[in-house]
Amino acid sequence: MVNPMIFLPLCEKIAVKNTKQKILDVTIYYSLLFLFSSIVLSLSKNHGFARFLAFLCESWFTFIWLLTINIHWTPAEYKIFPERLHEWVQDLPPVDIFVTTADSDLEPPIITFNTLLSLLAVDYAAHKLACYLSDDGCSPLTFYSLVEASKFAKLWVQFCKKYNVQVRAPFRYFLGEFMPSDHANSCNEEFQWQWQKMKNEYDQLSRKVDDAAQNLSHCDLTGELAIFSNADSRNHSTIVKVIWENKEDSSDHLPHLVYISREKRSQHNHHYKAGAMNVLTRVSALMTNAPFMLNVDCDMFTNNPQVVRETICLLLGSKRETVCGFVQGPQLFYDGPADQVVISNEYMVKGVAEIQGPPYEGTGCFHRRKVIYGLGPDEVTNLTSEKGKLADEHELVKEFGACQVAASYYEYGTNRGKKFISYPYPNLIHLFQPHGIVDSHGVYSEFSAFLGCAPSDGPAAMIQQKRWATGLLEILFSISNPIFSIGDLQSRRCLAYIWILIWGLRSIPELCYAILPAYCIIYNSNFLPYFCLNCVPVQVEEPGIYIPVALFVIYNLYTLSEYLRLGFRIRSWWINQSMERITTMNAWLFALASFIIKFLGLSETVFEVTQKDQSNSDNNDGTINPEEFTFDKSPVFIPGTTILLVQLAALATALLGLQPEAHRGQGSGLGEFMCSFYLVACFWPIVKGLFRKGKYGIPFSTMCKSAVLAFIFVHLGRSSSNMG
Ligand SMILES: O=c1ccn([C@@H]2O[C@H](COP(=O)(O)OP(=O)(O)O[C@H]3O[C@H](CO)[C@@H](O)[C@H](O)[C@H]3O)[C@@H](O)[C@H]2O)c(=O)[nH]1
Ligand SMILES: [Mn+2]
Repeated sequence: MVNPMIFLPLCEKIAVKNTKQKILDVTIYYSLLFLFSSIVLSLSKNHGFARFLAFLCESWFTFIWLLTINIHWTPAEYKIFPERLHEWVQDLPPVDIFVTTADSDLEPPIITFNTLLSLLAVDYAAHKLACYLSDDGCSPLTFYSLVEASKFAKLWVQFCKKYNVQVRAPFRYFLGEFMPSDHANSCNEEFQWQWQKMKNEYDQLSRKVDDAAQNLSHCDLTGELAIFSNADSRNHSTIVKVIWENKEDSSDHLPHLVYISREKRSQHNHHYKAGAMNVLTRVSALMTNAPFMLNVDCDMFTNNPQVVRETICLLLGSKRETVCGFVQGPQLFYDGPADQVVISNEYMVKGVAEIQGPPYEGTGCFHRRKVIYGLGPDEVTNLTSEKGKLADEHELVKEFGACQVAASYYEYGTNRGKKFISYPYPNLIHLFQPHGIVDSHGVYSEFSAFLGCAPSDGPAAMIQQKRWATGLLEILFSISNPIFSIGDLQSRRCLAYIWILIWGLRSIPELCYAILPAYCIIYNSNFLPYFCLNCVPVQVEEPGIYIPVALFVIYNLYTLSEYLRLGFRIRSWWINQSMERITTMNAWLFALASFIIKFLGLSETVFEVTQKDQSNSDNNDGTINPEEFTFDKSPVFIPGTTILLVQLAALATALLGLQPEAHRGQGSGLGEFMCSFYLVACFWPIVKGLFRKGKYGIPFSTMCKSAVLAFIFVHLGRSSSNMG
């Protein structure tokens, strides 16, 4: 590499101005402080339990808001200059690409090979790339599909490069939106002919794979597939097959393509995706050993053919080149709501740029290999001389064959995962900051675009959110908690991590706060500063009421105005508000429960793979639309349904005049009613679920369980009030 001083930089970080946002952030923060201090003052006036609980919750919300401000505070963005790349490096650096799949039923091979096709076709010297597919499902269908797809890939890659196709995952390219008539080359007759030819080839490939999916399970596995004949996906030896080797070392051919199904034995924990990533790291070290690695989930095709070139700019060309350990692309979803993309970009991506970058998110991430080996990005690459530090990692991989390094016993008796020389275990999610790379700062890249398949229904979305939040809690209560890295990590970055890690914990205060208005109405007490609703005010209004009202108004107007500023509609803002409440009180609560169960040693947490649907038509989009929110029998919907029933019971109690006599004349006021109404509005998808049938309706069993819980709650409230 050349001296960065001589050439113009490959990328630049530019601060983004955000004065207005800062003012609003601080206003909200002070309103929160006022709110809970006004409650502290009123505590002495004997408002009792409800106000005390409200005080605890509000302190927690203030803390969360502080963490949020920390992320918002100093946004920055990157500009890259890929056109300068040739000045920096004569030869582009090699990159090993890892794709993971785990189950050919939940993750149809069509999706997996589309991801691979999009990666094989990126605009980068093909002989510098190697694609590795890890198949934890040990599925002959996945293998067969990959072999077939590699034949198609030869035509596809040529076609994409020749006509500069933008979306290089064929299943997306051949959707209606990319008809040849829309294409820049549309007048070109040869292009039209080629387009039709490619489409026919692709249809044929899809048909072949569909047929195989029907037949493979019934027929004997012969030829290349024989190796799968007795393989049980949970108990089998390693399979490593080089599907295509770029022997000529030529940029015109396809990159290397390798299939790996690592050994699985029932007595050895395979550590899900983290385990797969470690095997991929070792096998690739033996075969191609590229200094950079990209990992992508099977459902995350790239929609940017320049992705590798552009990311290399970020890895090589920042002023802090020596400390950039990885570049994380934001996780986006095709057919997903566009607002989520822009909002995440606006806050998370820009927000963390000034505070040592993002955490590793488990997909769409480029790493320096040595960072995974536990070396700092600026440490010398002479790995073999790093004996003590590396537990001889590199020596070992050289000595063993690829099959040995993919064996299930390979890591036994080592510190891997504990010592962070690899992807750490136990790990349901992969957000991490290994001690080995403490000072390796990452860069969030808007340029690395990988689009995944969003969970297409309510239950799948809840399972995914639950897994994420459980995994985050596992990190929070483990030695990989970034708090232990304070000193190496900037304190602001640690705070940003904490904001993410405590997702699961947020369910409890939010749940309590949601119960409070209903409790107060049923019990005829109050948790907000008093505002009299009845015609006969027993007591003077407390001026304090204006604080929560102002807070509510400012917060909502602020978030809404951000949506409008970024070009979204009020509706999309409201959908997000509503989904946030539903996710926190349902999925995150279950995440907390499953973490506690694991913590007590009662059961292990498992990685529940998300079902991927191939959305092939425009109307079947993967978006979670709360209007059409779907449910299943899973207990994850019980908390939400219970809270809703409790609110409805509370409102009914008030409207029917069944509230008990208020304690010292201080009953529930307008504040409590508004809160209860607001919650019902947020839970509108569940309200609709109560009256609908089939997958759009809440199952009868869930309703019964929730009704029992709600009844117990209401009854307890009433009887305690009667006693009072
Ligand atoms: O035993 C396993 C289980 C899963 N996977 C792979 O892990 C990836 C992610 O699984 P998925 O079910 O798609 O989870 P998502 O919730 O969609 O994934 C998000 O959340 C995960 C953490 O929970 C991250 O690892 C992913 O990168 C991130 O996209 C997929 O490629 C799977 O094939 C394996 O390789 N082996
Ligand atoms: Mn996924």
